[in-house]
Formats: sequence, C-alpha cells, structure tokens
Amino acid sequence: MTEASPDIVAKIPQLDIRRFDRGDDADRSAFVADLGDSLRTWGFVGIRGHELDEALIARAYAVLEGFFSLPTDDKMALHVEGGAGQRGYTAFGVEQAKDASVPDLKEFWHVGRDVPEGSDWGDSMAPNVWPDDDLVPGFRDTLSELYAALDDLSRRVLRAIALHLGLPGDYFETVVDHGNSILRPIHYPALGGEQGADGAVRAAAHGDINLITLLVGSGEPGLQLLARSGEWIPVSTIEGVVVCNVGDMLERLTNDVLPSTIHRVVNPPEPWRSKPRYSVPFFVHPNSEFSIETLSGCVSDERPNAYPEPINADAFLRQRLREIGLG
Ligand SMILES: O=C(O)CCC(=O)C(=O)O
Ligand SMILES: [Fe+2]
Repeated sequence: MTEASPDIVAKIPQLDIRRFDRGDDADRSAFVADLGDSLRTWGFVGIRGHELDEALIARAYAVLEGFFSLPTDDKMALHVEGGAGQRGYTAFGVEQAKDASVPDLKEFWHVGRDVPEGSDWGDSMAPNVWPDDDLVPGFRDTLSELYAALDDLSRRVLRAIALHLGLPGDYFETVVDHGNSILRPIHYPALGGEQGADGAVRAAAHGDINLITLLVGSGEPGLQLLARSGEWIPVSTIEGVVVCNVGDMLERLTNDVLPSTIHRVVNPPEPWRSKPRYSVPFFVHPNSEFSIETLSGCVSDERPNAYPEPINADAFLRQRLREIGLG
C-alpha cells in the first residue's frame, strides 16, 4: 500500500456502522438517514467501524499479490472456459466496459458462493475453482473467509437500506440468502511506456450490475465517480473504510430513488503509474430467481414506474455480462 494522493478529497460521507449495529434507537435512525442521504446524493457511501478483521484483509492482499505474480500459464490453467468469467481467472485485456472501445487494463479472479452439496442452486451458480494450495498457500481459505465476512457486512448494510426505503428491516434477508454474490479481487498491473495512449484505462466508466458493491480498497488512487454535476470526483480510499455503492439492480428495484452511479478507475500519475494497483470489490447479488419488480413505495405521481416489466435477476445478469464481453 502507498500513501493516498494528497489531492484526493473525501467528499463522500464516511459513516460508522457501529451506530447501527449497537446504537440506541436514535443512533440507528440517524445512521439510516445519513446512509440514505449519501446513497441518494452520490450512489456511494464510506463505511467505517465495520469490524472486518484487518489481519484478514492484509492476508488477502498478500495471497492476491502471490497469485497474480504467477506465470500466465498457471493463471490461464484456472480460467473457466465458457464460464462467463464468473469463477476463477479472467486474463488481462478481456473485460471491456459497455460503451468502451478498448478493454480495461486489468486481470481478476472471481470467487462465488459455495453451493451446498445437493442443492439446486447449482443450476445458476457454478462451483468455485482454486489453485493448488502449494501454488499460493492460504489463497482458498483466506478468500473464502473474506467472502463470508463481506457477505455478513452486506446483510447489515442492506438492513439499513431496507429501513431507509420504509421496508421491514429483514426485507433483503430472503432476497440475498443464497444470492449469486461475487468477490472479485482485481490486479491492475504497473503501467509502462505508452500504455493508455489509446484511451485504455484501468477500468472504463461503468455502473455495477448488482444490488450493492462493497469495496475493500488498497488505498491506491484512481477510483472516481461521475457526480450529477457532470464532474468526475475522486473517491478516496481511506485506510479502514469500505466503500459501498448502489448497483443497477438496486437502482431498478427502487425506481431510480437510489442511483447506480457511473464510476471508473483512471491511470494515475507517477509515482502510482509505475506501480500495480489491487482492489477487492464484493458484488452483492440477489438470489438468481429473484424477480426485480419496482418497489411500490418507490412509485408516486411525481415518480411513475420507469420499469413496469419485472425482470429475473439471473436474466438481467446474463444480459449485462454479454454486454461487457464476459457472456
Ligand atoms: O478497483 C476499483 O477501485 C473499483 C473497481 C470497480 O469499479 C469494479 O470492478 O466494478
Ligand atoms: Fe465498479
């Protein structure tokens, strides 16, 4: 990890979720209101006090550096042919944002939910693949543990979002209990020579597909969001803060009350340009069979239903994966 760029300003509110987890009624309501304000305004919020184990995050970054520095052949052996990039390894230069003309400057790994033996979720969720443990010791255990910790944090955040939307606090429990959520550790290699001169960036402008994303950033600069004012605003990754943003599925479910804000990762200036950047987003997906049907509380005379046709979460995902070159 390097120090964050000094010109990075923390514009996105950073809220302490312990107010919600352990506070009294007034603390909880205040947290819900602040979270709602930030998500409505920015589509983003910073979360402090999440109590993710710092040592676990440090171990995760260590195994990721180990994995991504393997020879390409070893990594490609863990690419799942025909798997729409949903498990295992996706090589540099494959994913291309929907309206981009060149692919992103990144490679990544995907961990999905472990499907219990004999369950029928297997139809929509493929089994995970893993490198042999002697290739990258601790890779599987560490990333599985991080998946579980982020899955837990996502339930706490979704509980607050549900209350903000006037829904019962447990509304999302049965929406995401076997959700097709994905942990995506990303490696953006050091940029050399003329790289990027053709317009390629680490991650071109996009909206996330899922309900919400939790980003355990490495502290390296580059992430920016497109504010309503039309300005690109750096999202600071402050040590210990998990960045949460709204994805397209939640935007659609809430009839655009909570916006899925376009964001990107730009190629930074030196000294970061010639260094790699790592980041670990966790994309929280609903259960595959969930029907994304506009919440009635988000429809009014001033805000007519923009999505009268419900869409199945799995169908929505597949359509979007095709658009970014993974389907
Ligand atoms: O690397 C980052 O900071 C963000 C990555 C991202 O936006 C994504 O993978 O959807
Ligand atoms: Fe994203």
